[in-house]
Amino acid sequence: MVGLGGTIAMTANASGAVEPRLSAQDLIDAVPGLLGLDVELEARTVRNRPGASLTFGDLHELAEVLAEEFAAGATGAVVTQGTDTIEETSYLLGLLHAGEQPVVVTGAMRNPTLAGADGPANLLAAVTVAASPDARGLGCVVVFSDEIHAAARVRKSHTMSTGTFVSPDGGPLGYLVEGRARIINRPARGFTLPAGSRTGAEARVALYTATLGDDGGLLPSIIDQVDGLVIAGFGVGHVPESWVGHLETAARRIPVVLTSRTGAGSVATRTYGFPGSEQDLLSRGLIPAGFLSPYKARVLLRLLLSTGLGQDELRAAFVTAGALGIYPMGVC
Ligand SMILES: NC(=O)C[C@H](N)C(=O)O
Repeated sequence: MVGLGGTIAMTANASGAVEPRLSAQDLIDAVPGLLGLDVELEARTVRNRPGASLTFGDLHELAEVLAEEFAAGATGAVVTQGTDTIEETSYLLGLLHAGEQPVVVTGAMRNPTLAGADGPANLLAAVTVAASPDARGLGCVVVFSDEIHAAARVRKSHTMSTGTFVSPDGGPLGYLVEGRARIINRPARGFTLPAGSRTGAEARVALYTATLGDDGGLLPSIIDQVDGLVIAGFGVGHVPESWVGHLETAARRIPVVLTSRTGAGSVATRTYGFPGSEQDLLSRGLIPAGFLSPYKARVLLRLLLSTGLGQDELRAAFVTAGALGIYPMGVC
């Protein structure tokens, strides 16, 4: 069980400011129910930060820690962290872990000093799932409010609700029922980084969202500074007509990935043909992200660029990843 910080580990300091202060062992000690599980738990505090301040470097280091633990015989892992970035970090951890052992990410919306703090129940549920034989082969999952979500689908949907994590495309994989993990939906394993891939190079990837009346004037300066670009378009992947030339020019030099800002559904339908429509943009070289959210598409693009993959491999990776493991490849 690895702690990275977040609200689940936050208490007030001497001046009253709430910040991450508890170690991974403190979190375990606060859940007597863990003693009742037939699980040998080892605690490691790798970072103690708010979710917003985690970096790709932190997550790559964590992935190495997990790989070492799995090589040493761990049968599952739990990561506790800030909920703000769980939809991105869990996805990255899943892309980096092709093994059978479940990696379970959890956190809390109410810190341990508040009435009805949800951290202890989430931690107990996360350990239960990580130790469950039924969770083997699921890759990385997010366990929150007794729901089990695939990292590729899960989104943070509410600023405060303890039920903030949802899977709008495909629903949860399962639930905690009377202390046991019940998997009701077992998708095909999504994209994972091929074994032996090197992820050394730094890549800068921007995410730019379409908004009403934006003439695209900022795009050229952004495009100049990045190795890859993710566009969160309107609806099924539309942008204003004035953006089309900028995006076409960009797609000749760098990968430009098309996603939707709506929060659910796929971009790669072939319904519309007007300038700036999804069909128009794809014909000009943009790469469809299928059902991947803009945030997850950015994580994937950054990772693929850091491995030095070519355009064709990169497109193929988005086809597999964008299907979320549940839709036949090529449909989305
Ligand atoms: N609920 C949370 O964990 C939010 C928190 N501020 C974070 O570290 O992301």
